[in-house]
Amino acid sequence: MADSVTVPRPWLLSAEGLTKSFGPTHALVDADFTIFPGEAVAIMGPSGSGKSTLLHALAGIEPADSGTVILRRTAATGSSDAGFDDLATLSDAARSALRLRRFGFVFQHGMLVPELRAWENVALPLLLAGASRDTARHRAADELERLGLAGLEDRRIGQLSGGEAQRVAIARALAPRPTLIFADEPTGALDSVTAGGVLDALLASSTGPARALLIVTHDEGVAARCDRVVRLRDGSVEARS
Ligand SMILES: Nc1ncnc2c1ncn2[C@@H]1O[C@H](COP(=O)(O)OP(=O)(O)OP(=O)(O)O)[C@@H](O)[C@H]1O
Repeated sequence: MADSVTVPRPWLLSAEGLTKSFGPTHALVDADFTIFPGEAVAIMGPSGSGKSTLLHALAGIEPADSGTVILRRTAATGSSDAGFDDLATLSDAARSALRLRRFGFVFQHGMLVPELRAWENVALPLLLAGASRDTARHRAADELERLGLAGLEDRRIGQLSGGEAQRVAIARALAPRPTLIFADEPTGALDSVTAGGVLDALLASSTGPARALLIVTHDEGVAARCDRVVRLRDGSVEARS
């Protein structure tokens, strides 16, 4: 009988040996991280343990001092060639372009533009990526409808509840059809009932065969809804579960 062969599961993003210091503070110390398509992974750890620094390094917002972050190209993102992008070796401009195309971001306080309407906030990354105003408007309306916000497209952000505004932020992150969503305390500013609904929407829309979600959270309840938890302590990965 032939030996069975285990085929390794292809990861979406893999980082090794990430180290980052701010003066005397070692924010990341030899941290490894891998995320697979379809996964939601929670990053947990005490305040100051390096969670946001890890998110910023993985997303290329503020690169690590050393270590590698490799992102697999996927057909779903329109890449014509299979292969990998090494974030550390890209120029700032190439890294920004990759972020716009492949990553979506949801932060605790939404970071929406208050003067703009809901649909305009969602359309922004599409316009930045070169979409026409009509295309961006239609895509934005579709995303807002998917997130249960049909009819609120023309409201300005100040005319929305906290939960609705956070759904707009999720719609904005998803509109460019990214492969990886980074969320930093996405429900941290919401009451528990609203937070539950927003988390449901985030989990349902951010994972799929070619898409994954990374959530930085202090909330064990949020982490329990994810597929895996990565715990940081003093900048190092402590344990995976
Ligand atoms: N830009 C910066 N300049 C100086 N020190 C920084 C900077 N960013 C982070 N740090 C330090 O690096 C360490 C890790 O910070 P980080 O924000 O990653 O932690 P965290 O786990 O996300 O914390 P919290 O849960 O409080 O948000 C902390 O000691 C922090 O003070």
